[in-house]
Amino acid sequence: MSFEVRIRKRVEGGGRRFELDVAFGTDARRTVIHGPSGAGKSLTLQAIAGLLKPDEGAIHIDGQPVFDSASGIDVPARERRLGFLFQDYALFPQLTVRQNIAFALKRGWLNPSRHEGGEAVDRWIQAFELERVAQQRPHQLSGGQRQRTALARALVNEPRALLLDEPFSALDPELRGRMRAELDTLLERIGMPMLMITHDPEDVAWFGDRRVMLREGVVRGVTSSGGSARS
Ligand SMILES: Nc1ncnc2c1ncn2[C@@H]1O[C@H](COP(=O)(O)OP(=O)(O)OP(=O)(O)O)[C@@H](O)[C@H]1O
Repeated sequence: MSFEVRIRKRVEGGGRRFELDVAFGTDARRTVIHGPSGAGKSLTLQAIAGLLKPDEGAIHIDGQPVFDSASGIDVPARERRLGFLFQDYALFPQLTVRQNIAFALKRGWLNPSRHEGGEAVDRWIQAFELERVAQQRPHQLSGGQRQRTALARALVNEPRALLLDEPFSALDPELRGRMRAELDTLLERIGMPMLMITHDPEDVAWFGDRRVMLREGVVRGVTSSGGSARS
């Protein structure tokens, strides 16, 4: 799994201007982009996901361009084959566990109907031991069950990698520790490559085989967990 990112994006709002000018490459299975609040982590992840169009530059995933301003390539988010895990998991409260997972299979996000899914949904429900709670709604779940539901929803479309946006930051410290360990175990088990953004040093220590340090919109360093540098 590899990501090559070299993009610029200027955003303006509230009389302030922010310049993102990010360049890094990684071929690690688990990469963490870290840095202080306002560094440009979310903008970078959104650009990789296809949710934000850079002003210029290129993004390659596994050597394939998903964005290239020079040649006019801009592959739609859905076709980039990436799964997402967001802060506090963003489950639909009115849908059951099964419906939340199945929802990812539907085209279009306009009408979250009560679709039950098929074999792929069953497979992830089994893999993450959610059978007992498949008909329950998110508020009836434990933190671990909620995370596994969100993870199943992210994986049901068979993405080539998972993008994680501060997945534990909304949790209290004790639950955060447990969810981190559980996510680590599940991702190891299925061998899913991941790219996470976080400002939490604990996340960097757990998941940062490759660590991209971002500050004020610019990459300040890329290191491996062993400490060796790579630009
Ligand atoms: N849509 C937007 N319009 C204008 N400015 C924006 C927009 N999105 C982000 N910014 C600004 O760009 C900068 C970088 O934002 P970004 O969300 O990428 O930071 P971050 O590193 O993810 O921070 P945090 O850890 O707090 O989420 C911030 O100064 C933010 O105010």
